[in-house]
Amino acid sequence: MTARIGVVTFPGSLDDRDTRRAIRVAGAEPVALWHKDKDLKQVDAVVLCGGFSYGDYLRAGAIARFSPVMDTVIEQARAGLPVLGICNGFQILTEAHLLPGAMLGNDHLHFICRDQKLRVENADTAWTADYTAGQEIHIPLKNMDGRYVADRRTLDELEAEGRVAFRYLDVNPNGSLNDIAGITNAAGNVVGLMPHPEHAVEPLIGTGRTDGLPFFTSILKKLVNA
Ligand SMILES: NC(=O)CC[C@H](N)C(=O)O
Repeated sequence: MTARIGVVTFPGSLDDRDTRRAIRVAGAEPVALWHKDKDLKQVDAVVLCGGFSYGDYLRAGAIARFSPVMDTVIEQARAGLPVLGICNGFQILTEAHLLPGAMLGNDHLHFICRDQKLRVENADTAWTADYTAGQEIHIPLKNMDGRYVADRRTLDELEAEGRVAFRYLDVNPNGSLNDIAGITNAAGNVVGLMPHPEHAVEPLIGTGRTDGLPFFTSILKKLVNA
């Protein structure tokens, strides 16, 4: 039996199809979840994908965080359910307080779309075990509100506990503090990042690289071996 990984679609989600495909390419079974679902259909993990949920009104992720599906996601994530938030999904995870800090507008005030170099800082989470710490990868980045901020104490805590999972390399594309591209919770089951691994899982499309695939193979191995 393979792992079943849910992908939540909110009104305004963009990357739900690509995320479901990435899950399938890795060998797991994607399960479509709707923002009004309270029941997670017994999935083994959940991905909150990229896009403009609720049009990014108020603040990116601020309305999605109150969707019916998020009540269950928050409750189960706190109990250990693996949850990955990509871009808008990362924004939703900070708004839901499953991850600390907040996402603000890019410091240059423009939408950015580029292939971004990152360093994997933490390969001990549910979603990063197939990388090695220190590995450099390229995956696409595309957002308006990608500037990660947190108060000094939170930043010091994240750094001290090795909870910065990914850091921007070469350029900091949005003014994120400490060049932070992604973080994990203390337990390592909840991970969020701004760049998009689901767009880099097949050599024939996108960057031509498959640097994003280990997210999905990491979680599959963890669930199948559990
Ligand atoms: N690619 C995305 O998920 C976009 C995220 C978000 N709505 C932003 O522009 O910041």
